Amino acid sequence: MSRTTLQHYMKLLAPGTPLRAGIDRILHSGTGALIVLGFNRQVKQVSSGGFQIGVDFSEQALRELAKLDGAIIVSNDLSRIVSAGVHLVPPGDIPTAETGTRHRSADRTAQATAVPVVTVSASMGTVSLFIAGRRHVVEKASDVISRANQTLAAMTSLINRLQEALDQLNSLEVAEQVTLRDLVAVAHRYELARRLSAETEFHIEVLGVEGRLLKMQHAELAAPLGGLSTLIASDYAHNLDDAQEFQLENLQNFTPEELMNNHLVAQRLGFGPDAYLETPLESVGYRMLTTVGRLPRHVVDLLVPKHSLQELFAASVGELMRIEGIGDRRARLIRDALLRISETAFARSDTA
Ligand SMILES: Nc1ncnc2c1ncn2[C@@H]1O[C@H](COP(=O)(O)OP(=O)(O)OP(=O)(O)O)[C@@H](O)[C@H]1O
Repeated sequence: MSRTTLQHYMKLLAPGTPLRAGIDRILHSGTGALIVLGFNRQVKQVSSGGFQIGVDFSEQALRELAKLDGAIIVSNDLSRIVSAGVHLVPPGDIPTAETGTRHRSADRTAQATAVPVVTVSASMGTVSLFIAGRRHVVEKASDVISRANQTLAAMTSLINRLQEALDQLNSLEVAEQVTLRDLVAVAHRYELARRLSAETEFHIEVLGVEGRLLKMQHAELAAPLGGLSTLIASDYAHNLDDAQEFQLENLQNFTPEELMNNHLVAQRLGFGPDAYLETPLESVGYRMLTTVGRLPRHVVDLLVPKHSLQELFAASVGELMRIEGIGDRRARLIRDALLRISETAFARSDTA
């Protein structure tokens, strides 16, 4: 089962959806439920008895029909309730670690039919989603919010550390002193921040309408990550024989232990096994000119890679105007950008 399938169903079960509203009503009434989230030939095969209902899905209907002994079957798009009071008879030899009959039937039915099944436990007050032989607990919104807040706090500190590494990279790029070690430090922090950001996004999806505040906080926090990997690749890929090899995304399937190892990170970025971390690297300057200098991308494209940052620093407005596509206004824009860059870089080296 792919993560996207799980995400899809977790979203359908998020607070604010009709399905979740119906389930919450069932929970409040203290009864349980067994809900099959789709109808296909296999579901028909494992179904016995019950009543054909054929009504539009609503939280009230779900709650009322849950009073019947047996399972509720809904249509694939969850828009209709197909039947209720159904006895599910999946093959008894399908392995399951569940103990109660409701949960065993749910697990086996999900495996036999490839359709997810939700249980609402009357005895434990818990909601579970069974997909492809696995049980996923649908947590209370308050529990998810507290975990999402923890993830967000961890992400905040990592974004700060990433920003520190980027500030340092700014100074080093201006001084032409970047080494592979500096780039690895940025890549490592970027990947950790990206993971925490993805985890927070997952919590936000699971929270549905309850996740609005977190969504705004996350969007603000994650802003520095947007486009960063592309900019870094534009700046540093040319240091490799095969520029295509350099992608921060290559680190996505690294274990946390692998990510801690500078040599492994350097190797995954294309610098070969046992790369010398003090190897000097050259930056083209895309990131500096766009993020620190705040120059529009089309202007940056006119400058790099034909002119290094140092050449640009040394150029007068008149010399800048000799670059194709750069007129008086753009030349002054570039001078302002370079001023901003040097101020940022020197402010950093003063405090370092
Ligand atoms: N195969 C099945 N098909 C349809 N409904 C079932 C099936 N097995 C159990 N149920 C429903 O689950 C209800 C509770 O069963 P049971 O208490 O044994 O399960 P459980 O897994 O311990 O669930 P709970 O946590 O809600 O107590 C039954 O009364 C019945 O309505």
